Amino acid sequence: MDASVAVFDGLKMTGVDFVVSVPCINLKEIFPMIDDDPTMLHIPVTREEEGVGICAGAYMGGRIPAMLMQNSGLGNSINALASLNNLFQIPLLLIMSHRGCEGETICAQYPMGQMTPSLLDTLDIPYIVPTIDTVEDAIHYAWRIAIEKKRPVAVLLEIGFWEAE
Ligand SMILES: O=C(O)C(=O)CS(=O)(=O)O
Repeated sequence: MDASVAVFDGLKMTGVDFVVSVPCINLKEIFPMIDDDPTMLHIPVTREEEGVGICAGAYMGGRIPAMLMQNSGLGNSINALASLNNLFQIPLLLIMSHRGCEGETICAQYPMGQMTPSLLDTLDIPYIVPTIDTVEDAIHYAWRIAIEKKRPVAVLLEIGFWEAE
């Protein structure tokens, strides 16, 4: 199974019909799949906090939103996640490419990569680290938890996730 297809299948299985994205090299093959799917509206954005706001509005409008992003953008979106989603109890599915973890070759990715799990803990955002075999169920489960807890939940796709295919 191709890792990008597995992530896309997880979004489909979950009923995601609204995707906001900020590019990451590891997510790049998923974007055309979303663009080609008539049931999904894809809105590329330039900053993650912008995506957080757009997804919140989409959720309130009855959509099932996901934001595809790199973990470096978690830093950009902390205020929006805390002051919008956490404060007003708005669920959000974060599909997060985790750079700067084991296998990283770009040194600029290390600082955010190392602190990503603790930043998510500080934000009280639960996260799941799936393998290619578990990612479809993980995405589905993450959205269920997001709805139950009324908050963002992240699916962290580590570098090894993409190398396993
Ligand atoms: O291409 C990406 O997803 C980047 O973040 C740039 S680099 O860190 O991979 O050079």
